Amino acid sequence: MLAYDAAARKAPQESGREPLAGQRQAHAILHGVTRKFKKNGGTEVFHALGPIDLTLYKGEFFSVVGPSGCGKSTLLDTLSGLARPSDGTVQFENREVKGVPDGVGVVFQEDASFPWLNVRDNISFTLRMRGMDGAEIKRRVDYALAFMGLKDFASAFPAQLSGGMRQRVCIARTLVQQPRLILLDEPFGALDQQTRLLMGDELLRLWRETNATILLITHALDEAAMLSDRVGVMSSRPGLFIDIVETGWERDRDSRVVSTPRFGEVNARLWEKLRVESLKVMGGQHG
Ligand SMILES: Nc1ncnc2c1ncn2[C@@H]1O[C@H](COP(=O)(O)OP(=O)(O)OP(=O)(O)O)[C@@H](O)[C@H]1O
Repeated sequence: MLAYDAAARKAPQESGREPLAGQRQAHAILHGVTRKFKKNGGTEVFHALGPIDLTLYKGEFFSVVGPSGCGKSTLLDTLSGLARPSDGTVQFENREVKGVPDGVGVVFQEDASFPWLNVRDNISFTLRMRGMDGAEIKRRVDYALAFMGLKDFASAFPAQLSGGMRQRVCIARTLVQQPRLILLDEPFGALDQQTRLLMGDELLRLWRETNATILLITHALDEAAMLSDRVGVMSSRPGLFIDIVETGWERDRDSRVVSTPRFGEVNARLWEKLRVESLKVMGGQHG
């Protein structure tokens, strides 16, 4: 039996009721969400994001692309509950988000492993902090180690691992929390192209196995086009969604979709929109 417990992933209000085939069920909803910052602590307001209206559907893989500085990370912080919106509301499983909710896991770009802990202790860290029963921690960590191909590295320290392996540790640390919504901010940004493609396949496997909803922020259009059910393209700041592209991939896909004509079409459409927005940002820098 898999250690990733299907029952634990269900939202309480959904227990015993599966959505009808083909019917999309809202999992997280952003309604009129903006983020505004005070500039240099003064009175001038810096409008970073929105207003954003977006529904993430249960079990989908949604990616966000957009020009540098358009507010992608700000969007993720707001959706995860790490930060509150300036206006609007965020809902997860029909409840307003007012802090990181149980059931939401975040993976960041930077290598967030603890250098002084070995791989097993890195992965179990959050569960131990929560005071979870030791046997349950062991069960979950053993599963995550096997799932992420880290079994032989349980006693290794992060400095002894490659960048890709360290990022697997960070994903495993999120996985053991059995999140129903996984938010990833440029998780493969620091990796070379081949490793990125293979990590993309790992992420697809994790997505299928866990049935989690995934929101991925990425700079790489090909990564978004290959992995996602839908890709949201954001405008230059303040970031808004200017296009949402449905890829039409089967659930059982992998990185080999990159050699299909459809992949080329999706990529071209994303670039058409993103090019215009990126030029605006570059123009702003030069003007
Ligand atoms: N806490 C903050 N205080 C002030 N400004 C902020 C804060 N957080 C983000 N910003 C600003 O909001 C804008 C959006 O930042 P954000 O990091 O969300 O963009 P991004 O799209 O993720 O950028 P990149 O693609 O370069 O990673 C930026 O101009 C940033 O400087």
